[in-house]
Amino acid sequence: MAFLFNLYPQSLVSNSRLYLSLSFSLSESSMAAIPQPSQPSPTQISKIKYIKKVAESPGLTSVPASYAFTPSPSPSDQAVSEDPEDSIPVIDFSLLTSGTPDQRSQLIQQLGQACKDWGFFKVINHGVPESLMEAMIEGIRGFFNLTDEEKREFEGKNLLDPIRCGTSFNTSIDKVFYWRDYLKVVVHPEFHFPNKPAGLSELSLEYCKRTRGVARELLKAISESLGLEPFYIEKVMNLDKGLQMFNANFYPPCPQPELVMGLPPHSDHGLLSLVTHNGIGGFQLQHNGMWVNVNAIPNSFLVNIADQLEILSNGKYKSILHRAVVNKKVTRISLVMTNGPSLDKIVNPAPELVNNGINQPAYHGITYKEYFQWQQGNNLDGKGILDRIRI
Ligand SMILES: O=C(O)CCC(=O)C(=O)O
Ligand SMILES: [Fe+2]
Repeated sequence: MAFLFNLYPQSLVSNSRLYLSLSFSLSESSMAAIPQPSQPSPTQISKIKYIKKVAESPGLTSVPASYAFTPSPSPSDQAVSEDPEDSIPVIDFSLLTSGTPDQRSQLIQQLGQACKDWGFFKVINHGVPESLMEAMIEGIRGFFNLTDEEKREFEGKNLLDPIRCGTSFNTSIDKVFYWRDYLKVVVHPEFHFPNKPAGLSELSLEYCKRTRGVARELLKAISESLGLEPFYIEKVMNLDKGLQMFNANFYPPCPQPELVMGLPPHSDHGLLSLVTHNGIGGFQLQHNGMWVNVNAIPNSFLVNIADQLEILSNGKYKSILHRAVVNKKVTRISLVMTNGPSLDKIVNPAPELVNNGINQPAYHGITYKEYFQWQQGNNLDGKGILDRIRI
């Protein structure tokens, strides 16, 4: 695996060649249209301050120009639903694992409906101890509280480096910076983690294992909800070698939150993302053309369908757009666990959902590795990357 991670950027070249030689029916013109990833150079990274540092500047009363979206993010982006979030589907995970067969099949139906209607649901009774979730949030707060010099040790240089810490999204190409710092770590198939602050890596190992278990169980149920056998996704996506990534976001208070973005609208690159946060609102998802504020029920996971599941389900389940907004008063921390196929997997629409004489494949096949590099190496821009492989 270390070998794999050291291959970039040569891997991009060889991978593209593999891509063409296997000719997953992507035309050259659509290939050419896909922007290639940009790697931040070490000098570019070190010129840009962590947002935590910017936010802590004494007497900061306005947003520095490099963070201000002018005019503020587009008006259509502003429509926030008045609807309470009560209508967001809630999935009782314990019924999947220890309910009666009737309860389980009812829940699978509910889950299928949630995936179709929202692409998003809250999961309760998931079995990950609340104390572990809270300790992870506090541990991550500790990580972002390390000195800049300590954090810079974990900056990473390439998109496939197992540990990457930084600010905004991709500072080599972001025209305006996002009001967030991040830590992104590959935790499966090999576990990596920063060795500071002391004890966090051990805690994280446990957290990653537990959340992976929840994700796999949900993916089993999602397979069934698509009319596939329970282990379909697990097998086809080679989840034993699946790429699980731990992403932590740190959004400090901002004097003019209406002028900045924490994270712009985007969908996630994997199959399924599990999100939790420190109880501070700021996560918004798109539903029926409006932004819906999502404040977690304590001790629950917010789960969203991500791009590889949209491809695999041939668009039956869509990845959802979501974004993060910031506030004036308190730091918001979120933990996002992305669960994806193995990096070498070519993800295609499931033939079982295509070859029924009615549907045509709606997406070109693509390796997850290539998809991941495109998504992480370009502007985070809605569903731009997925749109490129739509047929
Ligand atoms: O901060 C959040 O709640 C969302 C973060 C997110 O969408 C991501 O890291 O992909
Ligand atoms: Fe996301």
